[in-house]
Amino acid sequence: MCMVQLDGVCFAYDDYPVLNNISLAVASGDFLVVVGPNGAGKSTLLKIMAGIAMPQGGEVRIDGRPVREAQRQGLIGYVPQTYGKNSAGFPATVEEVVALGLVTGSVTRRSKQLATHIVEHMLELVDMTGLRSRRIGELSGGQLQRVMVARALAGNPRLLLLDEPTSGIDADASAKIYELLGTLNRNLGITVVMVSHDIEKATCWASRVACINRGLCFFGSGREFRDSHMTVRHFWYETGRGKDGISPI
Ligand SMILES: Nc1ncnc2c1ncn2[C@@H]1O[C@H](COP(=O)(O)OP(=O)(O)OP(=O)(O)O)[C@@H](O)[C@H]1O
Repeated sequence: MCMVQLDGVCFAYDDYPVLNNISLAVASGDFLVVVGPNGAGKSTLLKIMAGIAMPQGGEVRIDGRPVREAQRQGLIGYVPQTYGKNSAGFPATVEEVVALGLVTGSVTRRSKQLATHIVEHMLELVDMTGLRSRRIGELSGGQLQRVMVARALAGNPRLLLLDEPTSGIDADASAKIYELLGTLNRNLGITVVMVSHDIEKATCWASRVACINRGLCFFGSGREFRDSHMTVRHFWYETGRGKDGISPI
């Protein structure tokens, strides 16, 4: 079963082309890591999968449906790159922020008691129960990321999209995020798509890896990526040809 299907996706900000003819399929239960140089279009690709940015060309289907329909049905959980930074001064507690995830998810009309139960469960899942009453501006980067994952999960999504969830946090906190995502993927069957610059660590958790540089440069298993890693890195960073969006394969 295909969870994410992109066919010939093209995207431009006004007249500035960013993504060119991207086609890929992510199976249900996959853990896809999206890597690529700065400005390659990774965040834009994630926004397209989330239904936040609409491509000018091509088609996006999530679990067999048009992306906007999947979004309305609460199938997609999205943790944006800048959310943590923007919310640093936000006067809300951990549990209030997690509960926000219920509004956009599929549990909107259920009882308050059930909502409380779901928030409890999400806090347990991300190991944040002890900090439930703390204001989110007073959390560490790693704790905040776990709260954002819990918020995205509160709507019971089948697809979890994360934009650099380990960016700016230390190695121990990053390891906790990876373990959490691994558990969600393996034990709960949630399909994970994660943008990351942490190529070495992130691709160890990946069942699939996509390299984006305006076009799709590589798509394969984590093992295939690690085997070809030096080739891809050479292409991007040593020849600089990747900047032009020319595919190495
Ligand atoms: N809202 C926007 N309006 C105009 N251009 C944008 C906008 N957002 C991104 N861009 C441009 O589109 C290109 C791709 O940006 P995007 O954020 O998708 O890349 P990225 O691979 O995620 O980069 P990074 O790894 O640095 O986060 C960049 O050149 C960026 O400057």
